[in-house]
Amino acid sequence: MSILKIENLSHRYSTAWAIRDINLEINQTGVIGLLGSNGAGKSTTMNIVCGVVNQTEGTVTINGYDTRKQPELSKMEIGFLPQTPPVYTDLTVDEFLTYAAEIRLIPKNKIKAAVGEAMEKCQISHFSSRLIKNLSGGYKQRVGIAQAIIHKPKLVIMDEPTNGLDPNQLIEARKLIREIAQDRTVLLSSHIMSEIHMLCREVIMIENGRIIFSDSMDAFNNYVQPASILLKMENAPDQQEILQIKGATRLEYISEKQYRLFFDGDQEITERLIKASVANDWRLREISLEKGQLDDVFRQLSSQPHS
Ligand SMILES: Nc1ncnc2c1ncn2[C@@H]1O[C@H](COP(=O)(O)OP(=O)(O)OP(=O)(O)O)[C@@H](O)[C@H]1O
Repeated sequence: MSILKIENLSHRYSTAWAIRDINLEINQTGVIGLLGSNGAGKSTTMNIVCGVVNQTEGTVTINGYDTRKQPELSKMEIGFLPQTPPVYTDLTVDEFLTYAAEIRLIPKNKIKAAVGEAMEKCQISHFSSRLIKNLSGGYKQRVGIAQAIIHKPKLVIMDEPTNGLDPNQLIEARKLIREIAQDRTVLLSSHIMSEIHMLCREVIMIENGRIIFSDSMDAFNNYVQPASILLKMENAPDQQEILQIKGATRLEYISEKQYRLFFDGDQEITERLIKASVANDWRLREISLEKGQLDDVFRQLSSQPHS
């Protein structure tokens, strides 16, 4: 049975359609990314899956339960971390998680253990009696994640969970999300391609309310053509010299030793660069292909239908 099945899902706010005819099926554990630019329809899809918004058309089933026909049963199988974590800042971590456990209908005699387990998993036990408003952004986020897993759901939905975190908090948050996804499915959204790259095994891309790509991260990498090459040279030549390499179209200066070279798509340019470096003693230290910006990728995928 699928953990999540979405069939012919469409939603209209007043007159405009926010999502159209979304179909997807998720059967495995791990982190799955929902990638799309602002306004693409990510939050609408997630809010419908979580039962926060009632869809205009289509069905969503979670572990076999229809979210419209069996809302209580389907909600038992799902945890949700909305874009703004639902934390009551005047409560302590312990009070808030106890409240979250109650509304998730965890039996009274099991609440203490459930709260303890969720705190331990999210490494916030040492802050159990601290008021949430006195926690850093990263720890507030952990409390948000703890409430999403307190009832041990099979599916956890996270709407842009790494948004607004500083670089250290980001690393910690990614680690926690990966851990949580070890024995369940985490569907998370982001408009940042590198974030999805780093975290996810599977990627679903949504644009203008429609799915334009759904496959593994490896397939995504093969599908999306690189657009530029990052070069680091100890003994960089004159820019014109690099631009003379066959296929080079434009060069962007990053630092004295680093350049971004745009090219016509022919990946053999990397070999030509290495040969030129050896012949001319450029002392090439790094050469890596880079994918295009999200907008370019969307344009590329939108014009090439992919099942
Ligand atoms: N409550 C609402 N009323 C009317 N239109 C809405 C509402 N919420 C979203 N929309 C519209 O629906 C479309 C999809 O929005 P949605 O928030 O689902 O996208 P998103 O991919 O999550 O974007 P973001 O990353 O900016 O949150 C957008 O055109 C948006 O303006």
